[in-house]
Amino acid sequence: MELTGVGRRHGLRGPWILRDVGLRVPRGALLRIEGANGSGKSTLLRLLAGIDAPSTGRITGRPRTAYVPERFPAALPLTAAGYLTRLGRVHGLRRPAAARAALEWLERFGAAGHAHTPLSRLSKGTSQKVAVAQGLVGRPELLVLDEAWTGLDAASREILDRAVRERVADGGSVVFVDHDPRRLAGHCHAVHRVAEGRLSAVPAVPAASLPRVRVEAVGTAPPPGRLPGDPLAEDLGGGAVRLTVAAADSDALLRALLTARPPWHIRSVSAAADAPEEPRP
Ligand SMILES: Nc1ncnc2c1ncn2[C@@H]1O[C@H](COP(=O)(O)OP(=O)(O)OP(=O)(O)O)[C@@H](O)[C@H]1O
Repeated sequence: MELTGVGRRHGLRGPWILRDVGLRVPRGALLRIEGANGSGKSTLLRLLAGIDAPSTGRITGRPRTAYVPERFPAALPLTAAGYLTRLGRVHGLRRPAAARAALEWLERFGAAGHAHTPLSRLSKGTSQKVAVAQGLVGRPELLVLDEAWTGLDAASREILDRAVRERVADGGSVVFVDHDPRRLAGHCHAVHRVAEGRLSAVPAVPAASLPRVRVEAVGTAPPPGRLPGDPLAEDLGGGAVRLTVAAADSDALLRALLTARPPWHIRSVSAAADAPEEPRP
């Protein structure tokens, strides 16, 4: 998906909240949006989610999108499971698959006991779990999370971190705002900052100082095409290679190896303590 020259203001004469925003959201990218209170982060996320339209400029290549808003409107006359099943249906799942996915997500967040509770009677914390689950249940191609971790307990915050990384490893894109600067640090492919109505890329941390992962794998064919994260490859002989990649790309790399035909056998995965032997391009 790509935003080109996007601006947004409320009404015909309102002040511009965002101007001339250009942003590409590639497949399999995890993007963080940061900025001061009231700078326009939620405004940008609503445009990305397709909830609001740009006042000017254009958005092209919209994938199937799910959105977890800052505030969850829990006023629908549905149970938690009923609501999630509906959302799964919206994303193209057949009814039994949607019902199964709904229960799986409630279980994952430890809220299966509330499957049959009406949304209006859920506690704040459980409501937030349902709000997050509705974003995940349909395995969207683009997931937009506006402070989705706020209101979750520590265990659920970790479950959401893992779910985001799984979505990205699976080829989905995730764009998020969160007040915790450590949220998914080391996993983001890019960080953008909203300030004075403009969006700009935050200079990346030098690749060499990012945590890196070393994967040793054995296979019968050369590793498939261009591997995620463009790893540094060393031939270990006997069909084995050692691949060193940024930690942010390691899930996607493992997935590519495991789903190759024939699949690669993963011998070991470890943290690479030293800097890479070669500078990355
Ligand atoms: N419906 C609206 N009508 C008029 N102005 C609005 C509307 N929604 C948001 N704004 C204004 O747009 C600006 C940006 O708001 P936005 O919610 O996008 O900021 P934010 O960076 O997400 O803030 P926060 O970190 O506090 O959530 C603010 O000045 C806000 O008052």
